[in-house]
Amino acid sequence: MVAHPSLSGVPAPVDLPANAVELRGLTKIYQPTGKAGPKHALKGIDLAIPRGSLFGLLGPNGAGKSTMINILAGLVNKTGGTARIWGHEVEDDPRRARASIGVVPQELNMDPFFTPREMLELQAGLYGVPTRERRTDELLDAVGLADKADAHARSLSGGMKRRLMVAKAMVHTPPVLILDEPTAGVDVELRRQLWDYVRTLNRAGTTVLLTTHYLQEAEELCDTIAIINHGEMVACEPTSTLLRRIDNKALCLTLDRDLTAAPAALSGFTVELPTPRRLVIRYQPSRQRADAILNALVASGLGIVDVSTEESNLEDIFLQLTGGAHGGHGTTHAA
Ligand SMILES: Nc1ncnc2c1ncn2[C@@H]1O[C@H](COP(=O)(O)OP(=O)(O)OP(=O)(O)O)[C@@H](O)[C@H]1O
Repeated sequence: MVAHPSLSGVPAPVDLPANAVELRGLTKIYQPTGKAGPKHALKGIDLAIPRGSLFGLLGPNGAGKSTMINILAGLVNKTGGTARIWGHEVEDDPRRARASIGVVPQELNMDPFFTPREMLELQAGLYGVPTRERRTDELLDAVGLADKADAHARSLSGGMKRRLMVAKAMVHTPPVLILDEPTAGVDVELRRQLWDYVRTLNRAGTTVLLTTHYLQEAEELCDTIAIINHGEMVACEPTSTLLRRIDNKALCLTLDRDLTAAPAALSGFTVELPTPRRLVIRYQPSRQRADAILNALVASGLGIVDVSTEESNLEDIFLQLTGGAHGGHGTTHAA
């Protein structure tokens, strides 16, 4: 297990930053290319990611997530504002800023002829980790690749490669780990394994920032979620607060007969009739009660054979906050 020494039960030195990542007025304008004009990818982002957090960054395609991560990783120059990692500004103190993060990129880029052990050793060398301080075997063990330590990378499955990328990002024991869409294309079982490891790292003190299109996972995994759209912050709240913000549920009914139109008794509600015997009624639980809907239907003479409800999830909130500009991945729920 990878523990950040100052956060694993040992009293923290007083000078540890309260925020692992802090952005103030972060702006990025890409210069015009060809016929395309300048692109305002980040429009003054303010964001504070508390030390120890497991933080989710969500946004539709082109929202500016990769730009933000690439600025933190030192791969893209910002146009304005400040970006601090572990208290170190990325352009004023790039060496310390880069030493403070590990980045797992979207793309799986690895030499197929290297073994996992060689890859981690090489990466540790690039970060100047002295041989005696390297944790190659510990890291391989932590990501479940101890038995593949000396196999060629080309013989690893996609999920194994992804886990190797996480180990590679951790060779210098950074206090902040950034995962850019780490589960894209990874099957459900391997995704679970990866998330388990990310949770373990987080419990041991590593602050984790991840971007994902799998909104249910962000809901399940992250304590705080920020949503960006068109380079602007749309929301940044504890996951539970964000979930409470949407006051929307659906009552799904199976009826005892076919209908051709929504019943007049439900004129005050948004009603769908996906099949002649199935009614979906959307309502706001804070203002309306399910029994009022059911009673109105029964009073109109309709028989109800079965009832279920659908809760709102992050997808709904996301669609609401970004005005439906979602990129189209992930799940869709009806509520
Ligand atoms: N090198 C570049 N030159 C010009 N425009 C760019 C460049 N990189 C990104 N952009 C533009 O900046 C905007 C933000 O892109 P970015 O890749 O940060 O979004 P994203 O949220 O990561 O999207 P995705 O989920 O698709 O990865 C987009 O409109 C994109 O086309």
